[in-house]
Amino acid sequence: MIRIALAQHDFLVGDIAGNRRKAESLIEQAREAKADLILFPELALAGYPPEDLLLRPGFLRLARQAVTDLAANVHGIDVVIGHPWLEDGARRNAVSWIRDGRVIGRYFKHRLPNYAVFDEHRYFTPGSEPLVVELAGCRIGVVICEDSWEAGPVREAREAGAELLLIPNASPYRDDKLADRERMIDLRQAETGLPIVYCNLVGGQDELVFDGRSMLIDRDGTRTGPGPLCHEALLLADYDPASGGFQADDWEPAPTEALDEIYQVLVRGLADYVHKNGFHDVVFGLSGGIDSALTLALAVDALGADHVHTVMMPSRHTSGESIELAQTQAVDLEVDHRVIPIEPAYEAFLTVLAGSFSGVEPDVTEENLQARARGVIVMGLSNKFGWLPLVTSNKSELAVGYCTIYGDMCGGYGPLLDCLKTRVYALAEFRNRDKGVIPEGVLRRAPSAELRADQTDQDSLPPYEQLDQILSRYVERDWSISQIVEDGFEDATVRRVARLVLLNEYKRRQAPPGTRITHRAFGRDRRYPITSGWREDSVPP
Ligand SMILES: Nc1ncnc2c1ncn2[C@@H]1O[C@H](COP(=O)(O)OP(=O)(O)OC[C@H]2O[C@@H]([n+]3cccc(C(=O)O)c3)[C@H](O)[C@@H]2O)[C@@H](O)[C@H]1O
Ligand SMILES: Nc1ncnc2c1ncn2[C@@H]1O[C@H](COP(=O)(O)OP(=O)(O)OP(=O)(O)O)[C@@H](O)[C@H]1O
Ligand SMILES: NC(=O)CC[C@H](N)C(=O)O
Repeated sequence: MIRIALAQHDFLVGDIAGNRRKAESLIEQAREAKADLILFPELALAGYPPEDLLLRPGFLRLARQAVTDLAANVHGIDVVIGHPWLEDGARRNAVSWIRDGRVIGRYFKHRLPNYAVFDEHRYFTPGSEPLVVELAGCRIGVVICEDSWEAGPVREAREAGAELLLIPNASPYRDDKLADRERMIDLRQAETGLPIVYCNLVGGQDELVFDGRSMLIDRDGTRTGPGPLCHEALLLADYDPASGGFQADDWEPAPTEALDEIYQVLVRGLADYVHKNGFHDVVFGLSGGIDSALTLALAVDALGADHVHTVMMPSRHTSGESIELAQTQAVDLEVDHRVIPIEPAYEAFLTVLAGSFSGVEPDVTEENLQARARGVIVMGLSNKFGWLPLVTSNKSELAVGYCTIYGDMCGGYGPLLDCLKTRVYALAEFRNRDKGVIPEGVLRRAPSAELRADQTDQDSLPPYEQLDQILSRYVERDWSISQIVEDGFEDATVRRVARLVLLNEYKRRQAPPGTRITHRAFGRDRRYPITSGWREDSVPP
């Protein structure tokens, strides 16, 4: 029997010394749990993705020192740990196999992902040799994350004699990702007959959330797991080389409901962004609308009510209902809430601009001044008290530019930036199964920016059910206008939405980071030119 520990943990990007200390503590815990081997996630000593830190020679020197020092203290257990490695002028995404105070084998990742949010060809030279190490008479192979998404590297490990396969991963969350991972490891297992240990990273890193959910797969294809979602855990299992089967200790199961899963990912992404950047508290405008209401629920779940500050900033267009709904939710969730009217600030702006604006009709300019007055107030509270300002915008608004730059877009992090508006409603309904989290009135009322009299979002935009379906096809799946029209949407509406999406790239480029939950978030996943002569209408059907 071989007892294996999977260190499904969070490793802070760039904190090599801290990550080494954490690894040492986990190794100790694994040894106490009588493990023969502990497997860490991909690049654990550096954190993932280290991005251009990898271009700094000092970073690579520190990483090298950390592996050497860590290895010197390892006794009584085998350690398989990921780290960057510079050798013969080539930077590698490496895994070291450590035993009895020294490195007995090293593997360099073969397949470097360079799509979606990944950019590994910018940093690493691919490896080509398999690594197989014998432990208690069993030959164990290693491949790293993307290596297992293709047949080659796993087959080569098998051909090199592997009887069991370890896969350290840094696989970020997106919806339906678990099903893809399960399909992928089932396939590798079926192709090679190898039992597999799949250990994934946990934690938020800027836009990304690594969701853990590590797994085991027996020689006969039986899967154990997924392990816990977004939680750190030292997962233990006994592997029987004779049967090729695993017997896991009690693993906390992952949730099975999609909205539950997404909600927990959003909570983890927000908590880690705030804490890892040295903040404790957040502040944002609470308007009585759905976006800020869901943001409040998430913030309280992520940080605790004592660390959340909300501010209602009424103007002449703010309804009594908005003020009451914001107040009700803040009281229900026991957060610090204040009311700061923007009227004096708005009046002052109108006064100082009166000369310049004389003879010109009021338009969206005046609406934006209100949103900007709110942005200034939120930033003032942030500067004075050290609270991180949150942006409440959702993906639908950001797509079509229905948000004011330097106004309601002003802030440091956007938990909902990858959630289409219809998903915002679904998540709010989901969280509201515990009554009293979001007032029913917020869920029922028509969305409105309340920047002019009797305004609703639907005056300027198609209904969100329609808009989101178009955005999902155009932005998330790259469909053409004619494909979307053929799918039953009105030609003029689709053209207008596509035009707005293209036009508003500049706003998105200046938006803060926000938690990625789809395979095509704005940001790294979708890099369009701002300055561009491209018009979707010019494409022949
Ligand atoms: N290519 C480019 N590169 C860099 N900057 C560029 C630019 N094109 C325009 N700009 C700048 O951007 C400005 C226009 O953008 P901006 O000032 O935001 O203004 P704009 O997009 O014209 O208006 C904001 C819209 O968002 C709506 N809104 C606001 C607030 C909340 C909500 C809501 O319910 O969620 C909705 C509001 O009703 C209005 O329809 C231009 O005046 C110019 O300064
Ligand atoms: N009266 C207000 N008081 C405080 N913050 C506000 C106010 N109006 C707008 N904001 C801030 O600007 C953001 C964008 O406003 P907007 O009205 O578009 O969103 P919302 O009210 O959350 O949701 P909805 O789009 O459903 O109305 C709000 O989420 C909130 O953070
Ligand atoms: N770090 C990696 O190699 C990640 C790539 C992989 N396809 C995943 O997301 O799971």
